[in-house]
Amino acid sequence: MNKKIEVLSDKPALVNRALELILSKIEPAIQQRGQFTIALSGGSTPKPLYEAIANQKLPWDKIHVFWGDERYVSPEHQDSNQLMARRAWLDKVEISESNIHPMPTDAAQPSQAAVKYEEHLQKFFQVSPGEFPALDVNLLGMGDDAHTASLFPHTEALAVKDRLVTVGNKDGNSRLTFTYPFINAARCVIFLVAGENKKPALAQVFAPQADSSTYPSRLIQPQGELWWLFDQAAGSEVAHQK
Ligand SMILES: O=C(O)[C@H](O)[C@@H](O)[C@H](O)[C@H](O)COP(=O)(O)O
Repeated sequence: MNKKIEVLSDKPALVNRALELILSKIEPAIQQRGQFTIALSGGSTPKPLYEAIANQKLPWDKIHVFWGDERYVSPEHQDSNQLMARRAWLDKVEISESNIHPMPTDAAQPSQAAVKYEEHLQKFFQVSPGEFPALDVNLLGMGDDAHTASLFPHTEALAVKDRLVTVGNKDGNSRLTFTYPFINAARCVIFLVAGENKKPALAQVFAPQADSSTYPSRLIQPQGELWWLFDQAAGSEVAHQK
């Protein structure tokens, strides 16, 4: 694992650095594999990043967008990660619907939707069950409880290691989420973390010893690149804990 930590002065600088990093991955991916694949995170931090990506002139026909987690609500619901990304980015660019791969939230049971998305991923990446395809970029945020994607502390999702997608749970509300082994298969994982309120969780995530079930972001140890991008408010102390 190649871990890099950068503390940017403020949130706009954090967004610009994340944009720069993502853009740097697009052309090489297309040259080597004919496409660029990215999984998005939800929450509030990445919204300005998605708005910035929408302003870029990119080969949209070669770019495929997935989600690393989703609230189990309709795509029109205000909490939908898909809705946020469409409004901030995807509705503003000439990208085909066939390049947009939202997590389905229309099955009677979230577990059925998890299987459906996993099968979609397996077909897209042409892998068999048990294989973990590599996304070019997996974007992640981190909650102030050290969750990432929808891998929340002390939940069953943390124990799922043989699937690509599983059911997360936040305060009794179902979510769909990539499993941590699938996230770790990515060529490049980028955490975007901003705000003073994330400091206590970050201290535990970067501590030499701490419980991963309590601080799930500790589980993210990809074979490829791991980037932690912070604003000053979140990351001022972490930089010394490398
Ligand atoms: O669906 C979600 O909410 C996200 O995927 C979640 O994991 C998010 O990244 C963190 O909760 C951080 O959220 P903020 O960026 O809003 O702090």
